[in-house]
Amino acid sequence: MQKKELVEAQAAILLKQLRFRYQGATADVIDIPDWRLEQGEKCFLFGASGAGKSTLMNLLCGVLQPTSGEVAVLEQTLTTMSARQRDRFRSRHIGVVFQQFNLIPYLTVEENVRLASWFANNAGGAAERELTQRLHELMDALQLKSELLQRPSKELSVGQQQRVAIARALINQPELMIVDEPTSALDSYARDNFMQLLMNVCSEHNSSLLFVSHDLTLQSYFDSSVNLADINVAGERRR
Ligand SMILES: Nc1ncnc2c1ncn2[C@@H]1O[C@H](COP(=O)(O)OP(=O)(O)OP(=O)(O)O)[C@@H](O)[C@H]1O
Repeated sequence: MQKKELVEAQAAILLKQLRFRYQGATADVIDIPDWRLEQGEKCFLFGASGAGKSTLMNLLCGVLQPTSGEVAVLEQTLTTMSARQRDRFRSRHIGVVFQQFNLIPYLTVEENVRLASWFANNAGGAAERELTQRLHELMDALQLKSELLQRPSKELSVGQQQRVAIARALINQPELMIVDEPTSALDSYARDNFMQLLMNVCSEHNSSLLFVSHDLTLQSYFDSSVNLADINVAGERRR
């Protein structure tokens, strides 16, 4: 038997008995007994407002710590890492786009995007040239004019800020992209362009993608789709 057959396929995300309750709350928001995302899989996650989607995103990125249970990303258990190790792991391996973009308002667009690379220790030498090229390619693909690079991000429109947040998430070519409701401020033309770009980049790098949205029309871009209520038994109890 070949070695490959002996090794279980690697999971991009693996959740086991994952529970989360906000401090002072009387019930869990998240209670997921078992769920996995395969490496290379592009998954669309949807659910009603308040179902716990953003909470789950924050648990997957290591921004929130579970009340109990395990979160593993790319076969690394986030729950046993120190806060510093989690930050380092996230910056190197996970591209995150939050609903609120989290750009630093007084830094320019270029500085915001380069900061992600700096955090991941990717700067210097040939990598610097490659980085500049990738930055321009991303700006182009996301239809952001290059003159915007030197503008403080606070001077950009909401749609432009959203695309900068996406460029920042993609700059390190992460193995896993976690994207929370990113298309809501884009018009349909820009949205289709963005979806195509995201799918192309993820396929090129065999990146896994977990994409959270209310916009069910986007489902057709994905390999799989999951209603959070179907995997989250905390949600089941509340229904
Ligand atoms: N910081 C917090 N402290 C206490 N409760 C919170 C906090 N953040 C969210 N919640 C509660 O947790 C539940 C899930 O919220 P969450 O934001 O994860 O839902 P969501 O599915 O992302 O919603 P939406 O689609 O509206 O963004 C809600 O009942 C919300 O009120």
